[in-house]
Amino acid sequence: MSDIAPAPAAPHTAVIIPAAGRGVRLGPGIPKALRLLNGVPILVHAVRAMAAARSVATVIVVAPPDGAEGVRALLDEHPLPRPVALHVVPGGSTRQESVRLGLAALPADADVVLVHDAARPLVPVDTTEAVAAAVRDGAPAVVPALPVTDTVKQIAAPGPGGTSRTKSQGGEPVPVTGTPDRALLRAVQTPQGFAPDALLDAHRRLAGLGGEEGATDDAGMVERLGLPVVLVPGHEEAFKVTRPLDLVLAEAVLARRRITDGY
Ligand SMILES: Nc1ccn([C@@H]2O[C@H](COP(=O)(O)OP(=O)(O)OP(=O)(O)O)[C@@H](O)[C@H]2O)c(=O)n1
Ligand SMILES: C[C@](O)(CO)[C@H](O)COP(=O)(O)O
Repeated sequence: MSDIAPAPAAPHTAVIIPAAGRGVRLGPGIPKALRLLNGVPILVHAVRAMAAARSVATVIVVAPPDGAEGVRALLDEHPLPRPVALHVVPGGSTRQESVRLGLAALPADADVVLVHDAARPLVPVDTTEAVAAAVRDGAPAVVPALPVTDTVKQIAAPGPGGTSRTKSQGGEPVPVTGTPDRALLRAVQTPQGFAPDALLDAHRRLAGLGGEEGATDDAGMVERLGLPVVLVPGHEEAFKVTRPLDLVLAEAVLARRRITDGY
């Protein structure tokens, strides 16, 4: 009998990039992931950011439901910094559904799965690698996060027919019900990282929950299974392109990178 231990499997990080949203808060136009930043679609920046991380071997892009072929053609036109297996699948009507559809294409040998918003095109590679490393070190769910810089007020839940609790832009004055201690709050970003079984289980068990019951991020779903979720430092440049001013900021970050990094 041989006493040579089998070689450990090579690390295989697979990334799901939900990119099927319309970008309503950005205003009218083509879907947000296809809007240009420095002449390149937001989605391409996001795929390149993920492919830059050394352990990433697979990237699964979740395209608008009727746009998978177009997205595939678009990605084929843009070189990546490293070779990765690139899959494009059609998405769904909510972010949660889109991630679930992306999970169906997850390779069986992935030991870490990251979920990264296409709408966060400028996340630095160090943030991605820190998230993947923390999962590999044993955490079932890892989230990059930053301290909150505004004071946050709590308001009453809107009644039936009220504005979505996550996407309200304000309007009528609303009564305040409390002021949580800011030191205990964190604003979370992506990529969020998971042990594959934890994320698959969460999406299997919580599929179909929407509205007030739906989670706005994947770690929130894993939390509901009672599994621990840990935070690692996020990065200012991992901000989400949500409103028009975010496009201005993203262009400025890219311009500064061109000056300091020469690309
Ligand atoms: N049905 C959906 C909705 C959202 N997303 C993706 O989830 C990420 C984060 O969502 P968000 O910034 O809210 O994007 P949108 O839903 O497009 O924005 P909005 O709410 O302004 O329409 C984005 O990359 C978006 O493409 C998705 O894949 N499928
Ligand atoms: C996942 C996320 O980006 C973490 O901050 C965020 O929750 C997405 O929320 P959105 O309402 O889809 O913008």
